[in-house]
Amino acid sequence: MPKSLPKCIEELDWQALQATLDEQGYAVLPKLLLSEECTDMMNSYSDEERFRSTIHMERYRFGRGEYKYYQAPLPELLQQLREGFYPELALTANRWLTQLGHEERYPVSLDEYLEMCHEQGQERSTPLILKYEEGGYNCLHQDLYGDEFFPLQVVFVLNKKEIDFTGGEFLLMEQRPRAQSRGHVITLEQGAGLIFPTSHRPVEGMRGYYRTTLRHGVSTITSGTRYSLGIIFHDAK
Ligand SMILES: O=C(O)CCC(=O)C(=O)O
Ligand SMILES: [Fe+2]
Repeated sequence: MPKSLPKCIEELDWQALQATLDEQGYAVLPKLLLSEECTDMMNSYSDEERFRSTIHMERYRFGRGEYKYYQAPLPELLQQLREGFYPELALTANRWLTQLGHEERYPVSLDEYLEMCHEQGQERSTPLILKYEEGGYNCLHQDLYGDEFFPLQVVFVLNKKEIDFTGGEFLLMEQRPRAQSRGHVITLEQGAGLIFPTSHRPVEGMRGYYRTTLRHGVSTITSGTRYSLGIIFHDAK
């Protein structure tokens, strides 16, 4: 019997992940989703009743491809991912606030955090599934849906690079104050995830911490179809 997803998340080497997040701002996770779970998620892409809205990216000049926001209550797997990652990432988020000279403000559980979002009128669920065909891409962006946002998010790639698609690398661009930007290209195996900053992160400098600005996107899919699953913790207006 394979271990449950919440157990797998709990048993990740969080000490090492926290250190990696502090050092480079993002952390690649091992394969957490079974291939069958990835296939099920991709197969349910056409179940319209699961989703609250579909976005055609070209229409908004967001890129080329489409994505769908899940309707609450979320499918169990997504709920487990969102709930399972939140507590450790709230520790990261609070530590980052402290490093930048702010008060800690993220509660210990996802439920409490979502209550904060809802009180500010952000009530619509944000976890999403994305689909890009050959020629598809996702422009560099930030997933902000109101004043309240959680500073980290997680993404999983659902199909196999080099088999189901080529190209389609995850891109992370870090803009440093008064300096040139730095880019990261991150390749994810099927079912593996990536934790990355939503908009900013602290970087240790000569005189304490300073703040960089991050944007993420996806490079052009050169063949095949790429699906991904985005776990955003704040809800939307
Ligand atoms: O398709 C991807 O890997 C990126 C998706 C994305 O923009 C997100 O998860 O916020
Ligand atoms: Fe995004």
